[in-house]
Amino acid sequence: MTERVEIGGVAATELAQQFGTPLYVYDVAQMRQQMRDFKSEFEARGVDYAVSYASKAFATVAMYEVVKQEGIHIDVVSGGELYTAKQADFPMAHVSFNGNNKSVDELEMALDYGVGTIIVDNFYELALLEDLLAERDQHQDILLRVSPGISAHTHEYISTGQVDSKFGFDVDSGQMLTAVKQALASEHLNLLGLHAHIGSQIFDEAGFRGVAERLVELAAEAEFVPQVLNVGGGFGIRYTQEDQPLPATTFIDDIITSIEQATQAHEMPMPAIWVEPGRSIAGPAGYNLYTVGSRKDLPGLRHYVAVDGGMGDNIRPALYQAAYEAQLAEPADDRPTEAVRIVGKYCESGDILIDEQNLPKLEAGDVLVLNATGAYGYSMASNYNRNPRPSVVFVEDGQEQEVVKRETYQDLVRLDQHYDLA
Ligand SMILES: Cc1ncc(COP(=O)(O)O)c(C=O)c1O
Ligand SMILES: N[C@@H](CCCC[NH3+])C(=O)O
Repeated sequence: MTERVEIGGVAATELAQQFGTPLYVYDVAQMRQQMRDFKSEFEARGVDYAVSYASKAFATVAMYEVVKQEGIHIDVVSGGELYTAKQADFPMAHVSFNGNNKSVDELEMALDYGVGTIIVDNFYELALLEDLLAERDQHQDILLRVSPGISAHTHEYISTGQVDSKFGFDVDSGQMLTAVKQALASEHLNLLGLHAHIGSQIFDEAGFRGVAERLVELAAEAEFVPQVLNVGGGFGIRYTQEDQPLPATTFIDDIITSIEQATQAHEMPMPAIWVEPGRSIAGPAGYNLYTVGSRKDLPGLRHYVAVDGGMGDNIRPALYQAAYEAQLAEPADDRPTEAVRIVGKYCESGDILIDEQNLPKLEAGDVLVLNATGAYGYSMASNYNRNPRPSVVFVEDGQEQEVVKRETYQDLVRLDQHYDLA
């Protein structure tokens, strides 16, 4: 017997009725729990730390408010994320700012807001930041992002730590050493330490151990005693039954042990360890709700079932061949099971949400729930085909609240202007 799907104590069908579909729903307690688990792992090991939620995974005012309540830090990668965090009155001292091409305006904004740490990616930014700080006679804590030469086993597009990457200072060519010297010599930059991020949706402990050890070695090579080593995020989550990730806290344990051992070997004091998890906090707690519409049956070949959303609200299958699993919101054990392809309503053949899954025979009007959609779904949504973006609902303790309203057709044309020059 399958059960009706409840999220945070509220039935998925009720949410679909109340707010319409497609709909993004988050189980807030689940996100809180993951944030607390990260913190307790560090606290149990008695090391200095910062857990900095990589908010690119899912950033809205309400999300920043929840993160603020849990007392963890955030990482932002744009003026837009920074502005949103400000609207949530997020403590700016607990914000770090990543990015490989921060604009002058974005850096000025970070300095105006008093962002705690800027994670400097390249020489252009190093010089620009130095100039801006000199003009203002201001000081700024920074980390230097290095490209550690570690390849993570994940999709090429979400792998970032390999040598041939656009992110961070290269090591082999001496760029990192030069950057460390330059930062240490600066009057306005306070170099706290090094940062690296090897990629996303990683299951393999070796990658995290590798990056942790490598950062200690690199600091030793640069003859620099870091106060902070930031090993990035990337902890893999379970999207389908085939995914068997270790709990993210196991990775944390490994990272701490690796840094302890490596610093001892180099006779270096233990630094604070910073991590930047995004997906592991927002991903498992998110659900996309859709209503089933049309179908196309190709005898002997395939059954296509279309829902009222698709690549506009979840681009990940089209972009990374990401796999998801769905469940029917209400039990339908009396129906026969069939293997179906779940597709969206967008004008693209690649608009596939699930390549193939066995589900009770779907009927128009059914509410279908896609699991583990909380990371990089809403945050990568688009208005392709001029479809309005769905609303976002938070559910906690049996209560629901819409925290982002559904876009309307009026919203779609809000910034459009009539062409007057003709
Ligand atoms: C610098 C940096 N930090 C943290 C993250 C978060 O990664 P994830 O969401 O996989 O934890 C990313 C994204 O891959 C990133 O580029
Ligand atoms: N957007 C990617 C991961 C983030 C990469 C950011 N460095 C995904 O959906 O998996």
